[in-house]
Amino acid sequence: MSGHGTPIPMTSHPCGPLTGTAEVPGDKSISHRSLILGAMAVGETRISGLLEGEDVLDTAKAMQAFGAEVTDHGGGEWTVHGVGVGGFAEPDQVIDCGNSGTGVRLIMGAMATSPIMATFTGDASLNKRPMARVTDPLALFGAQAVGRSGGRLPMTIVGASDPTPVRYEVPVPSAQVKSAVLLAGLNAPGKTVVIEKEATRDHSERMLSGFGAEITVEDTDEGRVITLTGRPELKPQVIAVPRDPSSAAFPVCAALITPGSDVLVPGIGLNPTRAGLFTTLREMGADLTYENEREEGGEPVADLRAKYSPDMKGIDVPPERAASMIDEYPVLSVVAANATGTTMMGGVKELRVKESDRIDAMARGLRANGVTVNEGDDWWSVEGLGIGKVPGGGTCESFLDHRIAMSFMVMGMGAQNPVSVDDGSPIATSFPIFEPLMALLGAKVERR
Ligand SMILES: O=C(O)C1=C[C@@H](OP(=O)(O)O)[C@@H](O)[C@H](O)C1
Ligand SMILES: C=C(OP(=O)(O)O)C(=O)O
Repeated sequence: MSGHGTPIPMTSHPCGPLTGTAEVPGDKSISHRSLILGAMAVGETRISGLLEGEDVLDTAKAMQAFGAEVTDHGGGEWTVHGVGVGGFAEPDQVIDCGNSGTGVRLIMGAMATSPIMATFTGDASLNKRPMARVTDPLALFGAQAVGRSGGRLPMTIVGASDPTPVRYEVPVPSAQVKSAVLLAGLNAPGKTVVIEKEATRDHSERMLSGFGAEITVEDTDEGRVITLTGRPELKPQVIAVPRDPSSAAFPVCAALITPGSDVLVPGIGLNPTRAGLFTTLREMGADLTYENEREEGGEPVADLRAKYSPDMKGIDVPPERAASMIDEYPVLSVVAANATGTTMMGGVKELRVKESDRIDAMARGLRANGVTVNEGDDWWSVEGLGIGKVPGGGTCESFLDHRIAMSFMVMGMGAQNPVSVDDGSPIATSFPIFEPLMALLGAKVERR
């Protein structure tokens, strides 16, 4: 769990070409869902390629605390012996979700319609993040939540003993809220309906259907209407987790801004609800191609090839694309600093409630390294200096946020002087092999 250990200061030095193959770990969103749905199925789910980052390991521990048998067989192979929908036991310890918003919000949803109580906590970052967005809809099922002021963790949820299904329009574009409601709907008799105005990542819908739940998705004038029939018997699955596009973003963006680079990132999940960054980079003029496009485990997958791209131009990123690249704006802003002209990023208010306020965190670090950033409540823009023109030389705070730490490490690779972060320890939450993987490509990232 990040934020519990000693800070790890890190420095990234300007480097020569990045070359070779970057085998990034499994998708974080799909890994959490594999463990949670595996725990709610009857029998044994087998998972390969699970992300063994701290966020997902905390979810694995939580599923054990709720009564599932979760076994690590080594090499990314895991099994989950599930207890069935409605079969969760009451944990006898506080559930610590570490740094993970996805973990805590999905698990709260999954237990909220069982007659049990659980108390949740996290690290200093997670305990600042808003939970009312999840506990409000869970209250409609009959669950009760008592937490710190402002709807913060630590928080106790008393699950509904006689849950009623709900119809809920998600007020913010959030796959975590949508998924929490759907997971709660699993143990409510009848049809739970979730409506989202903007499409967010749809891994929960795909996986629920894969586990045998009755779930339909319709595109209507109101938005996407998802209807789930409660109390199914979920059938255990064999799941191959695709590699994470949000992690692939780091070697891809590093290659684009580092002279002479040519990097292959194989087997990346390209679900359209996740792939917005790659579309954006191509619009900016990045030399980024999809090779060997295919489908694996119900998700579209391709090998990405990224080459040094000295002529990228700033663009206006369409706000309606935000949900499909929400975790990638920090590293996009680093590429934007290496493009010519302004990159405008609007409709991104959600960035302010992630592991850190990501607009503020990136703006501070970019400015400390010679880049001009403007910002408003739900937008920010970066003034591109052109390729190789970022002065660097600054130290950035990572604010317990893995994506901030990795973005500044990427910035150092293409800057004129080294870039440092005060604490790279949060990187282990989502990308535990970031340092050796980048070193293998030729990057010079060191712990100080
Ligand atoms: O459902 C998920 O797996 C996630 C949803 C997104 O969060 P929001 O639902 O808060 O947008 C994303 O930022 C997070 O990394 C993973
Ligand atoms: C926002 C993120 O994760 P979470 O909300 O699960 O903490 C992320 O990984 O960028």
